[in-house]
Amino acid sequence: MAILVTGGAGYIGSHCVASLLEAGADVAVVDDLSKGHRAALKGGRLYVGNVGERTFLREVFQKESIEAVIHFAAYSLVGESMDVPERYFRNNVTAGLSLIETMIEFQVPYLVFSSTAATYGEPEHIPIVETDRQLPTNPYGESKLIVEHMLRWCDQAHGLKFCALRYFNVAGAWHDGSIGEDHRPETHLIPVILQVAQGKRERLSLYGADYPTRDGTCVRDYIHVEDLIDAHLLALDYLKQGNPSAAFNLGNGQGFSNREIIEAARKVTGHPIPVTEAPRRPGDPATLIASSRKAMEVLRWQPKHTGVEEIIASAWKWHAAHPNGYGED
Ligand SMILES: NC(=O)c1ccc[n+]([C@@H]2O[C@H](COP(=O)([O-])OP(=O)(O)OC[C@H]3O[C@@H](n4cnc5c(N)ncnc54)[C@H](O)[C@@H]3O)[C@@H](O)[C@H]2O)c1
Ligand SMILES: O=c1ccn([C@@H]2O[C@H](COP(=O)(O)OP(=O)(O)O[C@H]3O[C@H](CO)[C@@H](O)[C@H](O)[C@H]3O)[C@@H](O)[C@H]2O)c(=O)[nH]1
Repeated sequence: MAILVTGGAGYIGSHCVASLLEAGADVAVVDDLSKGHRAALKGGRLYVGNVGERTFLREVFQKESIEAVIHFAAYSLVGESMDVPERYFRNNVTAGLSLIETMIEFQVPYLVFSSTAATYGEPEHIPIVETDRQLPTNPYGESKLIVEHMLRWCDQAHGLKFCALRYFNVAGAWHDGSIGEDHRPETHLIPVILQVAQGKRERLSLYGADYPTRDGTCVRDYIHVEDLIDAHLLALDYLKQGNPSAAFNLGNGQGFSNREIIEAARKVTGHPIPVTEAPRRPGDPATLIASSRKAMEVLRWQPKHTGVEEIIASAWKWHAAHPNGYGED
C-alpha cells in the first residue's frame, strides 16, 4: 500500500517524501510542478498533474493502491492571496474538494492536511490553542479553513478520518543540506534574508515597524521542517490506530520578531543584512505563537531543533550549497 503525497515536489512535501522513504514507506507523489521541483524528490513515483482535475486524480487512484494521503498541494502566500483571492479558492478549496471526493470514491480512509496558523487570524490570546476562534485575516487562511470545515462534514458523513496540522512558520532544510526551500519568487522572511546574505538581493524590505509588539515588527513562531514532518508521520500512525479526526498546532511556542530574526541571521551568516523599512504587508497579523501542547501530549511529538539560530543555520547550509536553488527545472 502506498502513501500519496500531494505537493511532494514542493518545499515541505519533498521533506515529507524523504522522511517517508527513510521510514521504508511506499510513496506516490502528485504535483503539477507549478511551484515544485523534480530535483527535490529523493524517490517515489511522481504523477505530474493538478489535484483539481478529477479525471487525472482518478487515474492515479486506479493505478496506485493508496492507504492514506498527505495533502500539501496548495498556494500559500498571504500577500498574493490578498491580491488574487480567487486563485486561492480555486487551487486550495476546489482542488481540495476534488481530492476529498476522490478519496471518498476510492474509500481511502486517512488524510493528513496542511493547514495553517493563518486560519486563526488575529489571535484572541497567546499562545494560540486549537480551540481558539478561527477568523482569518486573509484569503489564504480562509481557503484552508474552508477545507478544514469540508473535512469535518465529510468525516461525519463518510468516516473520512483526518488530522488538520496547523503549521506556524516553517523553515530550515534536510539535515545533509541536499534538499531545502526554493520558492520562486521567494517571499518568506528567512530565505529572503539568506538571499541578501548570498548577494542575490541588495537589502531586505521590512514590512511594518509599527505593530503593537516589543520592537514594532511582526512576531512569528518558527518550526524546523524536519520536526514538522515528524508530526506528519505521527499523525498518520494516530489515524491508523483508529483515533478520531483532530486538529493540531505545530510550532515551537516561542515568538521571534522580524528584527530578531534579522539579527540572528546576521550572526549565523556573518553578513550585515541591510534593511529598509517598508509599509505593512496587507493581511499580516501582528503576532502568531503556537501552543503545541496537544500535539506533544496526543501524538507524543517532540520538536528537536528549537533554537532559532539552529533553524536559520540549517536553512543557510542549503542556501550556501545551492546558490541557484534547484537550478533550471
Ligand atoms: N511554508 C510554510 O511556512 C507553511 C506554513 C503553513 C502551512 N503551509 C502549507 O504547507 C503546504 C506546503 O507548503 P510549501 O511551503 O511546501 O509550498 P510549496 O509551494 O513549496 O509546495 C506546494 C507544492 O504543491 C504543488 N501544487 C500546488 N497546487 C497544486 C495542485 N493544484 N495540484 C498539484 N500540485 C500542486 C506545487 O507545485 C508545489 O510543489 C501548503 O499547503 C501550505 O499552505 C506552509
Ligand atoms: O521580505 C520580507 C518577507 C517577510 N517579511 C515579514 O516577515 C514575517 C513573516 O513572513 P513570511 O515569512 O512571509 O511568513 P508568514 O506571512 O507569517 O506566513 C507563513 O507562515 C504562516 C503561518 O504562520 C503560513 O500560514 C504561511 O503559509 C507561511 O507563508 C511577516 O511579518 C512579513 O511581513 C518581511 O518583512 N520582509
